[in-house]
Amino acid sequence: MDIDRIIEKAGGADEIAALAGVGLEAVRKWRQSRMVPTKHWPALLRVPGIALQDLTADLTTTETPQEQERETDVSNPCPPGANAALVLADGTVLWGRGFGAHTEGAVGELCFSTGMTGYQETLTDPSFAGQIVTFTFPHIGNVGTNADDNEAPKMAALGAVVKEDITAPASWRSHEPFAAWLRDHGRAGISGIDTRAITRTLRDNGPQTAILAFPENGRIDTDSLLNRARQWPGLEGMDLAKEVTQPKRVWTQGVWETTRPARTENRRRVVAMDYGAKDNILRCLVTAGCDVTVLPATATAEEILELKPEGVFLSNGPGDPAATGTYAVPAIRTVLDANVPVFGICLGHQLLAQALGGKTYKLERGHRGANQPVKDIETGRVEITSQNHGFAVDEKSLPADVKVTHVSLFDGSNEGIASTTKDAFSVQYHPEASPGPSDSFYLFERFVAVMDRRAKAGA
Ligand SMILES: NC(=O)CC[C@H](N)C(=O)O
Repeated sequence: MDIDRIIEKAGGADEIAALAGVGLEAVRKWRQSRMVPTKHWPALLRVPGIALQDLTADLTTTETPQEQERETDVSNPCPPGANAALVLADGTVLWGRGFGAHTEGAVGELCFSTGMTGYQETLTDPSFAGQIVTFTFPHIGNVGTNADDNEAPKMAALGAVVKEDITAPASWRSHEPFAAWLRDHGRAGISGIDTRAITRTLRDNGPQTAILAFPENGRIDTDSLLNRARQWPGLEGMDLAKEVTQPKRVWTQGVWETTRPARTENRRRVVAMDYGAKDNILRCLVTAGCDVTVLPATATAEEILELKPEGVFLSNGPGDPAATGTYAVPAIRTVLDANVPVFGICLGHQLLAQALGGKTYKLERGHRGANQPVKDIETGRVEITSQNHGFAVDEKSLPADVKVTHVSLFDGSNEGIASTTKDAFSVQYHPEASPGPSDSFYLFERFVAVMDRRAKAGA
């Protein structure tokens, strides 16, 4: 919308300044330069009728001759100081500074994570395949990266959107600066972005496709980027577990914390289904007392049962659980019919819900961060959890023999289920943390306790 029209509609510049709580000067400047300093965006976005694109409108309207020259080059409207852009499918163009690997345009679902730490774990969590991550915490990259904090060998997330420019690593654990690490993983980041404004847009309007461009030649054609973003089909219906799953392997490493030694007695034989498993889940299973064989997402029930597991674990993973369910659910059903205990996390929770007869749906607002409160319905205890999901289990679809065990205190959506007839339970959140608190480690112990009980009964 034209800025003058917005101001007119709101009843004048004074009105907008008062509503937003910013100085009249800021609104006047906006009118003159057609560009609002990013620090005023959050306030102005609270004013009814003002959208993100209004604040970035006419960024190419410039005054210096050099800038006027740029203006005539329609294929490269990069404003001064910018060499990368994030283009949202709604037409918003956000200019910034690129870092990491060059990309002509990485396209995927734009999401935001509120975690204040753990950017390396977040970006290597395979569940972020198909997504560009905006970090709401402004200082990202400032403790560098190291060889231990990757959650998978490859980085699945498509890119990182951050507010402040990346500073030199300030941590004795750092092996490599964030930007170099990102480049090694073939991914780009963009800084100088008002991540709070993006967060508001995603919060208010739901998930959105975006494209992150940091081209080597510095030329950015926003129209063609917008076209590409608009053509991307979205995560719904997309099976991405197959893309990130790893071949069969035996996992033996436990958690880092020396305060939590691994159980050495009566270890339990567990098959972990890898739909995009985070390494720290496997570590938690080992520490809790499991000998873990990891099988790829497409493993059949026969391949699983051949290993004579005392329990089967269903991992987290990217994409639409309904799409992955087409091949994963039949295998899980056979495992359940064979009376083997099952424990699932995140995508694993969504797949277990389907195998037990339930359905999943896409959330209006995904949950991503390390401080999400969840209530255990039986005990009334509240856990602060780590989360990363954009789909959820539809509680109304659950059959009578499946009970709801956990609920989100943010939006009331489902966070956990258990079968009342089988030893099968799962949670939507991430008890392995990484990043996040470890309030929910007890779930790994609960899984082992089920197998202990079975072993005792059978002995
Ligand atoms: N972390 C996960 O396992 C995510 C599950 C699923 N891809 C979702 O977005 O809901």
